[in-house]
Amino acid sequence: MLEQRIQQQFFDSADLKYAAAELLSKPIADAVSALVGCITGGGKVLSCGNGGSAGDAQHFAAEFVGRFERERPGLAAIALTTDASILTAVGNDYSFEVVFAKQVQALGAPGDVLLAITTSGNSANVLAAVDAARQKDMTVIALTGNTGGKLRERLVDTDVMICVPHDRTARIQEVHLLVLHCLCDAVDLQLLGEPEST
Ligand SMILES: O=C(CO)[C@@H](O)[C@H](O)[C@H](O)[C@H](O)COP(=O)(O)O
Ligand SMILES: [Zn+2]
Repeated sequence: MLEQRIQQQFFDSADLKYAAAELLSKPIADAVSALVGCITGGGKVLSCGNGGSAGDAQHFAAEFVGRFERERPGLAAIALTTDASILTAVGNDYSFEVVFAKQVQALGAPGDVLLAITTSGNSANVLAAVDAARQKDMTVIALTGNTGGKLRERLVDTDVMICVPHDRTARIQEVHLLVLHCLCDAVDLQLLGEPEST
């Protein structure tokens, strides 16, 4: 019984990945163009999200700054979820709603990218970060689920929405991780060319 339930989670996750492959390949390719344009123009990526998505934001920044699968110079990315002093000071002195927005305001510059990760599309601090990115003339890449929530209404034509068509946070997050790896793989391909042996 329990094993059946576990197997069902694998099947559901795999089904969603199949469904998302066709739907998301175009927006993911658009996001790659935005990232490559940002990096080659001397910009940086700021990433944010809550809970599991905070982990995703850090995972992405680690693979940009460190490496993904191929050797290359580090690429500029900062996860806005990691500095406990900033998060507690801003959360305590202002509100939790602006913990990411304050950092975008301080660190963001025109041409930078905000990678905003929220499965509901409704987290207030992520929405505020998007508003702050807009003020800074940054491009937003939004990773969401469900319908894209309130975040969808905040995006403009030059932004990219990657919306996983599911209503369960865990399943959406599982696809988000795959999307992040697709982004890293494709950015490396654009910057370095085809690998010598594949
Ligand atoms: O990882 C999980 C659930 O799988 C949770 O930690 C989850 O990320 C948190 O509840 C977040 O606060 C959800 O925020 P969001 O994705 O709706 O923006
Ligand atoms: Zn989780």
